[in-house]
Amino acid sequence: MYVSMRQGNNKEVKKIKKVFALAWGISPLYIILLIMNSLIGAMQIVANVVLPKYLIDELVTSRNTGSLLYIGGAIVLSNLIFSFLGKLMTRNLAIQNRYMNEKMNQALGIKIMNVDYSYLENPYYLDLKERAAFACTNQSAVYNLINNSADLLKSLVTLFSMVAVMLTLGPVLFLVSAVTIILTVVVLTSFSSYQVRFFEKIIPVNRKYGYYLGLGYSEDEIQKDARLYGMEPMLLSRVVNYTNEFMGEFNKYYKKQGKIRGAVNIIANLQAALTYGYVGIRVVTKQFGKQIGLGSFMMYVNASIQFTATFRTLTDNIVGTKQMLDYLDPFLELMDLPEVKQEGDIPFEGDIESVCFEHVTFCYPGSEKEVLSDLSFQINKGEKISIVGLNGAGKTTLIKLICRLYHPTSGKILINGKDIFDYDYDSYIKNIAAVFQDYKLFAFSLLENITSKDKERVDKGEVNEIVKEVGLEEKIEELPNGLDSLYGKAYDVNGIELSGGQSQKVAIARALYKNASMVIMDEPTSALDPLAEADIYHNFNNMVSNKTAIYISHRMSSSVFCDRILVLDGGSVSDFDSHENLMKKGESLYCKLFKAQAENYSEA
Ligand SMILES: Nc1ncnc2c1ncn2[C@@H]1O[C@H](COP(=O)(O)OP(=O)(O)OP(=O)(O)O)[C@@H](O)[C@H]1O
Repeated sequence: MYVSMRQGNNKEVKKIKKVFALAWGISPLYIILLIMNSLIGAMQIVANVVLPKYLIDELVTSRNTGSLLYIGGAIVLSNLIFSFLGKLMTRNLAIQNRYMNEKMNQALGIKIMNVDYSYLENPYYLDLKERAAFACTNQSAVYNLINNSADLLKSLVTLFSMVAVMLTLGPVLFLVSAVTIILTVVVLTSFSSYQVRFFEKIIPVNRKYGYYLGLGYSEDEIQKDARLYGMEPMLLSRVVNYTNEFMGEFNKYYKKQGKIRGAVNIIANLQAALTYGYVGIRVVTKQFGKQIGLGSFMMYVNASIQFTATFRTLTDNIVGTKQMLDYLDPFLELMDLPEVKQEGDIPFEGDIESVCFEHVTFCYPGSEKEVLSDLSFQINKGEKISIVGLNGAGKTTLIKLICRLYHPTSGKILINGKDIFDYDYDSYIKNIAAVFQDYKLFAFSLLENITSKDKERVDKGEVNEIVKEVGLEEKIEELPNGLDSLYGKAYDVNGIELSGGQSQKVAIARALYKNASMVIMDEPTSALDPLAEADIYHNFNNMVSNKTAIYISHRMSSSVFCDRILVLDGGSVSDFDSHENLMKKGESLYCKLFKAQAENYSEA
């Protein structure tokens, strides 16, 4: 039991150290100011408990004017100095606090952007991410933890000073205070564990509630389908059910909180009564030890009251710190996840000469189903490859593996003869430009979307050339701000809306601008009209002439201009050959797919 408590405390101390190391890395000044602020606060409390004793003793004994002025002056001056320093610290800390909070949120965002991608499609880690963000933003857990720890320091210094003062009267006063404190701790700790369990229970409900409520608020993407299929009552009933669930839980929570506060108050009042009684007796009789004066009476009563108050603050600090550490568990677990860039250190030099799958098998994390089974094939520099197969055959998954979004479950992917995970991530990924089916554009200007750079660092001539190639020139000329137009209305009503096909062209332009030695297009023309599609494929051949290119498309006609077609069937390679050769194999899956689509066109 003792060992496990110690292990628990060690774990907590490690967590605190981790958060402080992060904070120190962001702003050492912040930590220094916090410590100084805590010490100044503690010193002021001690001065106000001890100094008045001398003033009262002087008043009830010799009443020497000089001494009175001297002691009174010391009290006023010490308070002035401490208050001035305290205010100075508070002002600087307010600025630093804000900075720290923003930086911690940024650290979380940066981590999420760099973490191994597989975590972002895994429900456990999605939940973890949600809980980490909730702790940082809703509960300001990092900020609270750091501030709680600083307050803890202030409370500890004050507390030890008060114990020292009380012990000068003997052990009784200290013992009375200590017993009441132990009772308070027991009561508060039981509530703190309940609080943690409560929030753990409420977070999953909050996620579901937030999702359904968010749907109601969201912009037109869901509104069309929601209206067309009359989804409002169903959405509303989910929101209402989750609200009721919430309210029920919070009701219990506040009832329990009320009872705990009541118990703590009763304990505090009992202690005050005992303190006044005991110290009063010491003033009027010698029965329990040396008789004391009025100044000492004031000092001991104040020390005892201050001791209890500080201890309550200290327990609040400890409970708060423990609570924040619990909330921060997901944040700390997330911050420890491996990053995609941590793997591999060989700089990738030159172009992609060959891509070789060696017995690659893949199951998504948490699933035992083989989405890709024992794939082996090679693609050579400059080849144009089409990947075809039925829905769910594993085409997109194969591309995700090449992009290092997942590790193969077994087997290897070699590029230029080396395992792709041996390469330094940044230099590797520079060689791959991919457009996924679910590509995303961002609320930046069109120019920034295409180049992923601030406009000052861009060669506009090159962008204009690509814009022309993908067939966006006319649209961009129409826009008052041209390439500088903001994409979407996420935060500005003057942002522009593009059609699905036009957006897809921007995504293709972005891939081409990257000028990587391998281009991968997953359903690149699904939203394009037939003329635009024909244009794009024609231009592709010009633009990617010397590059290796992989296309995934259900439009079988696009395979015709490719050198070879990789046919995936249920996660395995069923064929890898040219269009002509595959068409000669009348029974091949490719031939069936091609003919099935061609028939539709010939009948039309
Ligand atoms: N993140 C994921 N987690 C678990 N399973 C997944 C995930 N993504 C895809 N799958 C499963 O992997 C299989 C292959 O999916 P993939 O998207 O690679 O197929 P595809 O050939 O590209 O299909 P389509 O032609 O419909 O785009 C499917 O059965 C799908 O359900």
